[in-house]
Amino acid sequence: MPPNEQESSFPKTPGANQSVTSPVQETRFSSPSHVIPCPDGLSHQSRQSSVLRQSLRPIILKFEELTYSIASQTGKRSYWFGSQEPKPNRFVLNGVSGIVKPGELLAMLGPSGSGKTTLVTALAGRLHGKLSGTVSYNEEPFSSAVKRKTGFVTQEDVLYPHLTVLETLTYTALLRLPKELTRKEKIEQAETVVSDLGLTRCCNSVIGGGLVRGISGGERKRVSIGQEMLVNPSLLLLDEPTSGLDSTTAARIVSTLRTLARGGRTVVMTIHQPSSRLYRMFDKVLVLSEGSPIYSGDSGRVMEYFGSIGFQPGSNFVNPADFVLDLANGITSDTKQYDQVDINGRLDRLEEQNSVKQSLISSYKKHLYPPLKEEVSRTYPQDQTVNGSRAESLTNRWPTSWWMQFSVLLKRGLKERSHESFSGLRIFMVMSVSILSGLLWWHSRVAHIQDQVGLLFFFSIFWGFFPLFNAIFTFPQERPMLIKERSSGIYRLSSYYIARIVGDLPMELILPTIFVTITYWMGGLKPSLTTFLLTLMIVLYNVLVAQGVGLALGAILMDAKKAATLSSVLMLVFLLAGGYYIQHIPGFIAWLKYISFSHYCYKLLVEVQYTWDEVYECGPGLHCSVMDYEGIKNLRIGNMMWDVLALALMLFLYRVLAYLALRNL
Ligand SMILES: Nc1ncnc2c1ncn2[C@@H]1O[C@H](COP(=O)(O)OP(=O)(O)OP(=O)(O)O)[C@@H](O)[C@H]1O
Repeated sequence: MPPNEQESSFPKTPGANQSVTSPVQETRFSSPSHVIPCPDGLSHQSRQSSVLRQSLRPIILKFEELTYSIASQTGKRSYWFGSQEPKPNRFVLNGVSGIVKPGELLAMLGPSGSGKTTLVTALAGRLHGKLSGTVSYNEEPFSSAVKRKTGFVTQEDVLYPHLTVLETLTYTALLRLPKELTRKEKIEQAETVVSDLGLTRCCNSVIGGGLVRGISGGERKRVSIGQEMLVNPSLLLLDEPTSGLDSTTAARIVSTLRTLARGGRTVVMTIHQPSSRLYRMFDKVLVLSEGSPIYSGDSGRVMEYFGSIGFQPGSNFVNPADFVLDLANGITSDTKQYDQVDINGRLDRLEEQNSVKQSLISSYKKHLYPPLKEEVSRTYPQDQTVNGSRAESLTNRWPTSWWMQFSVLLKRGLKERSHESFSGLRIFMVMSVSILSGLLWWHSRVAHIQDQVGLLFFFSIFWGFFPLFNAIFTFPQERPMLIKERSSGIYRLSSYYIARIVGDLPMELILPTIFVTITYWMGGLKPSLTTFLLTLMIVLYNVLVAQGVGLALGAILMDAKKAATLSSVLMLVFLLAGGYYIQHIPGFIAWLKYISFSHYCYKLLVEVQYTWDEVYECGPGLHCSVMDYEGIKNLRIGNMMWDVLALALMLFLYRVLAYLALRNL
C-alpha cells in the first residue's frame, strides 16, 4: 500500500469487537530531530489500544417531552430607554422525545434554526435556561459521572491555533486520562488517536485559525473528535461534525462515528444536509421542524412512514434526507416551490407550508409518539452502568491530580503563547521606549529634580499601563477553551488559574527588567547598585499589581473592548491622582490616590531614590533639601511599609476578584 493511501484515509477497522486486519505500515516518517515523530498508520500497539475499542460502560440515552423556550422581543424600542417590549416565549424545542441505545448512531436532521444544536446541547447536559421534560442516562439524571463518560463535539472547533495536532491530543490525553495510566501510556493513547483518525500526515502541523494558516477544516474537526475519543466515551454527542466538509471527508467522519457506535457507544449527531451515502450510515433519525419532531425512528423506514401518511417523494427523488428536509420545511412534491410567484402567491405558499408542517406534527403525535413513549418508558437491563462507577467517580472527581493539571496546563500555555510572549514587536516596543526615555532623560541630575522625579513617575505609569493592557485580553481570549474544558470536568479552575498566572510571569518580568536596566543608567538616577535593585523590585511589584487589575477587569467583563475602555479611564484617573501632576488635590477627591497603585509605586520609587540629607539647587546659590521639593513634600514620605502593604493587598485582592469572576463563567 502506498504510504499516502494509508495515512490519508481512516482506518479500515471493521468494528471494535473485531481485530484489525489491514496490513501494518512499518515505515516511519523521516522527521527532523526536533519534531516529535508521528505515529505509524496502525502499529501493533495501536491495534491493541485503539480508541475504536469497546466502550466499557454502555449508556442508554432517553429523552422525553423536551421543551425549551426563549423570551423573544417584539423589536419595538422605547424611545427613551431603548428597552424592548417582552413577547410571549418562543419554543425552540417542543415535545421532543427519543431513545438511543449503545451501538446505535442517531442523526438529528432539520432545516437551519429547527433546534438541532439546542437539542444536542441539552442532551450533553450543557443547556441552561427553561428546559422542561426529562433526559436520563441509564435511568439516572445527568451527573459528574455521566459528564466524564460523555464526549461533546461542538459545531465550532475550539482548539489552540499554535499547537500541533499531536501536541493538542497529547496535552488532552495527559489532562483527561485517569491517573491510573502512566504518562507514557497516555502519550501512546494520543498517538493511537492520531493513527485512528488518519491524522498522521498532519500530526506535526499547527492547528491554525484566525491569521495562522494551519490544517484543513476536516482535519481540525477530526482533532476535535479525537479529543473526545481519547477518553473512550460511552456517549458521544456531535453538533454538525460534517459541516463545511467535502463529501468524501464527511463520509469518513460518519463512518468513524459508526465504528465507534458499533463498539458499544451511544452516538448522537446533528447534520444539516446529508448525502444519501451518509444517510445510509445512520441507524436512527430524528427530524425536527421548527423545534417539533416530525419523525423519530429507524432511518430505513422513513420513506415508508411518510408514504403511509400520504407524502410521496416526487419523480426525481434520490436522497431520503432531501425528501425529509423538504417536508420539514413544509414542501411536498406537489408544492410549487421554486417558481416565480407574486406576493399573494408567496403568502399562499407560506400558509400551505405551515399547514403541511402542522399535519406532519399531528401525524407524528398520532402514529409515532405512542410507540416511542412506550419504548422510552420501558426499563432495559444494563450490564454495567455508568452509575456503577458513581461511587468511584464522586470520591475521585478529577481525572488527574492538582499538580499534574497545573504542570500540563503550564507547559501547554507556555507552548501556545511562546510566539506572543517573545514577539519581536513587544520586545522592539519596550526597547525603543526605554532607549528613547534614556535619551530624553540623559544623565539627569539631582539639580534638575523636577526632571528626575518625572522619570520616576514615568516608570510607575508606563509599567502600570503596559501590563494592565496585556492582561485584559487573557480571559476574554481564553473563554471558549475554558468553557469547553471546564464543562467536560477536565481540571480545577485553581490549577488553570495558577498555571496561567505563573506562565505569564517570565515575560511580564523580563521586559520591565530590561527597560529599567537601560533607562535607569542612561537617565542618570542614583549610581548605586542597591538603589537600582530596589527601583527594579518596586517596578516589578507594580507590574504584578497592574497585571492583577487587568486580569480582574477582563474576567469580570469578559469583553476585551469594554475592559480596554474601562482601564483607559482607570489609568487616566490613576495618572492624574498619582501625585505628580496635581499636588494640591481637593480634600473631597484626594482619596482617589489611595486606590491608585501607581501612586504607591511612585512614592516608593521616590523614597528609595532620595535621602533626607540630599539637597538640590533651588535658586542661584541656594540649596534646599530634596524632601522639601514641592512634588516630593506633598507625597508625605515616611512609612514605606504602608505603601508596600497597600500594594500587597491590591496584588492579592485583584487576583481573588479575577478568580471569583471566572468561577461564574
Ligand atoms: N439563547 C438563544 N437566544 C436567542 N435565540 C436562540 C437561543 N438559542 C436558540 N435560539 C434560536 O432557536 C432556534 C434554534 O436554534 P439552533 O441553533 O438549535 O438551530 P439549528 O437547527 O442547530 O440551526 P443550524 O443548523 O443553523 O445550526 C434558532 O431560531 C435560534 O435563533
